[in-house]
Amino acid sequence: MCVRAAIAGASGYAGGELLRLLLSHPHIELGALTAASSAGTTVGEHHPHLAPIADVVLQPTTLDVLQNHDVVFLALPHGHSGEIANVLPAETIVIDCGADFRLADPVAWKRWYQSDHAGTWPYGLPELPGARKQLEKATRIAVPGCYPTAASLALAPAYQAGLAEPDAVIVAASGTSGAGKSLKPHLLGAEVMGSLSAYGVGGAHRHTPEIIQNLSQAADEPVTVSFTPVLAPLPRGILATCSALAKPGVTLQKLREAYADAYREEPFVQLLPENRWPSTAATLGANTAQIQVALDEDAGRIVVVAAIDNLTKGTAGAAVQCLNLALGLPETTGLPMTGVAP
Ligand SMILES: NC(=O)C1=CN([C@@H]2O[C@H](COP(=O)(O)OP(=O)(O)OC[C@H]3O[C@@H](n4cnc5c(N)ncnc54)[C@H](OP(=O)(O)O)[C@@H]3O)[C@@H](O)[C@H]2O)C=CC1
Ligand SMILES: CC(=O)N[C@@H](CCC(=O)OP(=O)(O)O)C(=O)O
Repeated sequence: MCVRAAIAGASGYAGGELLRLLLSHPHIELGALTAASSAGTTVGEHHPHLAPIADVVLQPTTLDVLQNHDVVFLALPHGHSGEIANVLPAETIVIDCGADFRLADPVAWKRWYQSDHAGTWPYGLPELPGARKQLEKATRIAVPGCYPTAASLALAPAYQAGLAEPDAVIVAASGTSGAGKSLKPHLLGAEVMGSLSAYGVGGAHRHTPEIIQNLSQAADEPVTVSFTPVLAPLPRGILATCSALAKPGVTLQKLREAYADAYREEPFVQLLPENRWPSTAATLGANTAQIQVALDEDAGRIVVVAAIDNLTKGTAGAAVQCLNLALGLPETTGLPMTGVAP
C-alpha cells in the first residue's frame, strides 16, 4: 500500500515532526508541503535535520494545493483547520493536530477558544477506553493536545477502574516546543534558560476542558480538574504529575493491577516496574508514554507520573498512530519505540 500525504503547516514544529516520522514510514509518499508566510522557502530553511527533503519548496496553504491526496495532515494554529477540512472530499483522511475538532461540547469550545465550534471528530488517543474502535477506518481524526495526552494516559485507568474520587489535580512541565515556533517574548532564551515558570494558573489553561472531557468519559461521571502547566527549559518533553483522592479500600496492589490491565496490550505505553520513575529523556523522539503509579497512604491519594515527548506521542506520533489505524495497518508502523539517551 502507498498513500500520498500532504502536510499543511509543514514549516512549524508539529509539521517538522510529522515529516521526520513520515520519511521512515513504509507506506507514505510525501505530497504537498505547505506554509503561510514561509510559502516559497525550502524545508531545509526550517528543519535542518530533514536533509533528504531539504530542497523541497513549501507551497501556499490552499485547497487547490491540498486536494488530490489520500491523507492531509493539518498542523495549523487553532481556528484554521475547519475552513480547509470541511471542503476536502469526504474520502480524504484528514488528521488535525490542532484543537478545532477535539471538544464535543460547543459551549465549552466557545468559552475556551472564543470562536464558533467547527465540529467534533473521533479523538486520537487510541489508548482511552472505547477510542480505538472509532479511529479504525476513520476519515476525520482530532489529535489530542499534548498536556491532555499525558494527563489522560496517567489518570484514565484509575477512573475507568472506579478507584479515584472525581477530583483530579495535575501539574505538568513542558518543553518550549509545545508553544510552537513563532516568536513569543516569554520564550526568549534568556527568559527560559535556567528557570521553571508556571503559567495558565488557576484553571485558566485551554487544555482543562479537554482533560475534563477525557477523565469524565473514563469515570462515567463528571470529574473536576485543577491543571497547572509549567514551562521548563527543555526543547521537548512533558512530565505530568497527576493525583486524585483514592476511593475507600484502594490498595497499591489493586491500583497496579488496574494499570497493568489497562496497558498490557498497549504497544506505546510503558508501565514502569515499581520504584522506577518516568523521565522525559526516556521518551525523546519516541511515540511512547512512560507511566508510574503510587499510593500515598498518608494523604489518601493516588499519584501517577507520566512522561511523553510533546511533539511525538503528544502530536505527530499520535497523528501517525491514528493514520495507521485509519488505514488498517499495524498501529506501530513507522513509529519509533525507543527514546534517545543519554
Ligand atoms: N507544538 C506542540 O507540542 C503541539 C502542537 N499542537 C498543535 O499543532 C498545531 C501546530 O503547532 P506548531 O507546529 O507547534 O506551531 P508552529 O507555530 O510551530 O507552526 C505553525 C504552522 O502553521 C502555519 N501557519 C501560521 N498561520 C497560518 C495561517 N493563518 N494559515 C495557514 N497556515 C498558517 C505556519 O506557517 P509559517 O511558517 O508560514 O508561519 C507553520 O507552518 C497547532 O494547532 C498546535 O496547537 C498540538 C499538540 C502539541
Ligand atoms: C509549552 C506550551 O506553551 N505548550 C502549549 C500547549 C501545546 C499543545 O498541545 O497544544 P494545542 O492545544 O495548542 O494543540 C500551551 O500551553 O499553549
